[in-house]
Amino acid sequence: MVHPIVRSFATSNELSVSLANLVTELSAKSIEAHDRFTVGISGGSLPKLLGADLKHRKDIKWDKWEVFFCDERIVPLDHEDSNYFVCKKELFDHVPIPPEKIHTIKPELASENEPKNEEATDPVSLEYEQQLIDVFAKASSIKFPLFDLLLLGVGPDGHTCSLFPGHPLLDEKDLWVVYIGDSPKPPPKRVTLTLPVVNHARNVAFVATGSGKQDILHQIFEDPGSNLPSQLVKPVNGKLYWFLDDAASAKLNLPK
Ligand SMILES: O=C(O)[C@H](O)[C@@H](O)[C@H](O)[C@H](O)COP(=O)(O)O
Repeated sequence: MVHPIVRSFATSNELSVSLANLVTELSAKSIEAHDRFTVGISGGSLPKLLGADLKHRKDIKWDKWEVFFCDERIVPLDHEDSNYFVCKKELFDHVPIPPEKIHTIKPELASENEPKNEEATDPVSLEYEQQLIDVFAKASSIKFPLFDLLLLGVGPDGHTCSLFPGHPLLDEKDLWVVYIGDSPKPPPKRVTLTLPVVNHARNVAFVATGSGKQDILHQIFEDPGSNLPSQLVKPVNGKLYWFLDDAASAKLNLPK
């Protein structure tokens, strides 16, 4: 049973400082343990909350980072909908992560004829999965990559990454990266890490702010049987964190 470490902050600035503290700590520990820090970043509001304080940190060995995206929209990398584009603006442009260590999708591989969702594969997701294999499985064959940290958001419907309530992709047990062509959250075409990959991470941190997340957080924490994608995130051996602001956590019974 995973017991999440839940922290709620009066302001998003305080959340960003605490999140940057955790990232700094995990980066140092990971680099000390295995000479790199492998991290996956989600889109939405997360990149801004992540970068706000982290981009000023000087005590991080950025050249040891390997950055992936927990999900990514299949749009050009300079498009405002691209998670890479947003992360570049909020973090990558401010810190010296070697460009070759920031692993982006290749949207140009997107095929005209869209694969049927049940195939759950397409050129973009297959190529991105190969990038993960190159980084994580070069030495030995492994069933799933062990990310040092995955940074997740949560949608008002309880989705995370691009894994949405009731979607067949929630049942994927083997692939590391899959394609979704009917994302209820626009844009519709995306690639996403699968639940087994998320649940094999050493650390998973959800970040959620704003009163618009009150109800879904109440359901996630108070109604465990809802089977929401965010509730299916139960790291096998890893730690689970929730970084919230008080506006989002208002309906939770958190110890004061
Ligand atoms: O690419 C994406 O759309 C995100 O990865 C997505 O999963 C996001 O994390 C949630 O939708 C929450 O987004 P907000 O934090 O902006 O509400």
